[in-house]
Amino acid sequence: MILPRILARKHEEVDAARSQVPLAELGARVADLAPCRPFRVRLKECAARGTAVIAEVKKGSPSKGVIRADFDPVAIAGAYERGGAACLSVLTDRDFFFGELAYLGMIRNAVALPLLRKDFIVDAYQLHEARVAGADAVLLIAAALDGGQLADFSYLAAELGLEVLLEIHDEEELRRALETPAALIGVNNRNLSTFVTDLRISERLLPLIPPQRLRVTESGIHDRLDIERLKDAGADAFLIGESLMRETDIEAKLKSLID
Ligand SMILES: O=C(O)c1ccccc1NCC(=O)[C@H](O)[C@H](O)COP(=O)(O)O
Repeated sequence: MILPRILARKHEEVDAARSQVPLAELGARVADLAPCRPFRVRLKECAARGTAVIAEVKKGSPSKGVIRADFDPVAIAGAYERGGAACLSVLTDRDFFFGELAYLGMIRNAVALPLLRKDFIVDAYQLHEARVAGADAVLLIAAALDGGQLADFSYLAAELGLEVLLEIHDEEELRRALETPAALIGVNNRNLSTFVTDLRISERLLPLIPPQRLRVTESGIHDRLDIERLKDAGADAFLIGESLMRETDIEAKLKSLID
């Protein structure tokens, strides 16, 4: 099972980071930061105009290994912006996804889009870290956190100015998600144990999410037909990584997905 391994590694990373930069020091840096870019508002605007895509900067994954060998995160982010992405998701996990926390700052300086820190949050420290590194939003994964942590991290994120995308994969996780104030709920079509993606997960769960919450569908989205199918199921926004990252012309592929 990959998720417990990833989470165990995250705790080690947090301990190491905290010994380098104590939480109090990180917290003091937050006070000097510019406000976050509005993630949910941007998704809503793009959804109202057509198709809101959260395009993911993803070099590789535990299931596929390296997906894009010629990986230039800033160039990819620029192509996503020109291609019409609503927001960007930036993988910052190093050991399993070949990401870097520093990509957030590099990309923030190069594009105007709101940025999601895509990682496995297990500790409040990582929320401060995300804000200081340049994120506007963070992913919280219901499969990785209990109800108390989901609520606590959601409130702390809001205090820091960060928005939350709360990810679920089944009805029990959705029940816990709806007990939090998360305005953005993501249905991950990927089973994190088997890695299998199945769009029927979104077709089953999206209609159960109240329309006041913005409904994001994540993973395994390849073409315009998938997007139409998921819109019919109630999706407001689409988080897409691999099918973009495998293209030579990322900008053209994104335009074809948006319409
Ligand atoms: O991508 C994986 O293999 C993976 C494995 C274990 C945990 C999470 C994983 N992916 C994270 C994601 O949720 C995706 O990067 C994201 O939804 C985009 O998915 P895709 O379009 O299928 O690359």
